[in-house]
Amino acid sequence: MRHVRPVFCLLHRFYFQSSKARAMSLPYETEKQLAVAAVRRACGLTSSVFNKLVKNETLTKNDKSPVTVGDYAAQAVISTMLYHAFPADPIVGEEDAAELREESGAGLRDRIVALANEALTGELGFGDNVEWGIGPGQEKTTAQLLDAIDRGNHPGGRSGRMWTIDPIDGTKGFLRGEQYAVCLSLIVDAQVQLGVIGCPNLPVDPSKPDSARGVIFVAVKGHGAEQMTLSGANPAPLRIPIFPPAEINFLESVEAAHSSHYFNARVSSILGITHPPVRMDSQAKYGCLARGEGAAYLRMPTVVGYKEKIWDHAPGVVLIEEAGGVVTDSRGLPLDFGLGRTLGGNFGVVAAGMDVHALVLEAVQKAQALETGAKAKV
Ligand SMILES: Nc1ncnc2c1ncn2[C@@H]1O[C@H](COP(=O)(O)O)[C@@H](O)[C@H]1OP(=O)(O)O
Ligand SMILES: [Mg+2]
Ligand SMILES: [Mg+2]
Ligand SMILES: [Mg+2]
Repeated sequence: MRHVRPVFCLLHRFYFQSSKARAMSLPYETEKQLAVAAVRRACGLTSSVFNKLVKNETLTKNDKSPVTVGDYAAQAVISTMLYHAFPADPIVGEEDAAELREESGAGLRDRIVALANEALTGELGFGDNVEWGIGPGQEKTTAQLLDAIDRGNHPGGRSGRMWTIDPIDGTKGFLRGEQYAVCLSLIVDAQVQLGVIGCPNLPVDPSKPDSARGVIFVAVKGHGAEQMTLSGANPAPLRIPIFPPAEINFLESVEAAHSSHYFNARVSSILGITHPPVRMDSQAKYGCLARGEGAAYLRMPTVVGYKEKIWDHAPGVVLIEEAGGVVTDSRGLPLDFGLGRTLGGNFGVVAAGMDVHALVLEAVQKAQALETGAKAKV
């Protein structure tokens, strides 16, 4: 056993050097390997939080702490790995460590530090690199991990490179033991170049809902979309299938407060859709759209003034575009990732394969016109 680690290190050095060579031919190859490795470690962490804290019902139903612990610790892990590989890259992350720095946050802080270090120091696997601050012996201090969480405070903007992190997307689904996603993207000059969505609870084979679970979706702009298992096995390219109009169905949020079920039902009736919607939490919806489990993802706001966050859509947009689809808002405008931390210039999200997108967008606009007309009459 004593010889295992040096051999591993040599293998990883060789792998990293050859990946550097490949990076010259494929854009963002190193970023892709790093992002997949970071999402994989964060998925392991969130699954372990669920098994330890939620499944065993060691906490009361309304106790938000499993989510909080998982969110913070997963962001700490991903941000630490990004910092080791690309120290100058800014990060737009959902969480910040302000609460954890307070005296009252000490208990939570200790659990987060323990969880993040457990994930960071796990054995190196295929594609991992010691230079990313991971592997046995690479524990971080509390201060380093809090700083890693807070590096997600970048305001976003139109120019330069930046990463987005949503450490647990679909927190309600996470708590129910249903779908949630660990989401990471790289944006350059407001264009999403790389998206990685880890879905620990999603069946690998959509035709076998009881089959093995745990999928990572990956897309690089101009270089396609794929899915693989959480361990990196069975990579398979993704292409959105053609849906005849009679076969169209919607993917939509489980939570009616996050996206209007009522509006989607109106659009369905305009299009004569008979199939019920597939309800699912998180950006797993984008992954399922990319592999043909639904024909369109429609997300219309339920409250005036809610601005979608860039980390909730950036990885999904590049995944759908690379799988041959289109993502716009309800006016047909591309999502604008250059306005800061939110998609402040957009209203709603419509994602689908090319033909279905055109049909759905037209129906969305009809439904909006009918709604506006009805309001004007009142
Ligand atoms: N009022 C809202 N409208 C739209 N999305 C929301 C709203 N409140 C929270 N969200 C976000 O919706 C996402 C989950 O969407 P879905 O229900 O489709 O899975 C989460 O990122 C969640 O943010 P947060 O993580 O801050 O709770
Ligand atoms: Mg989210
Ligand atoms: Mg989140
Ligand atoms: Mg949240």
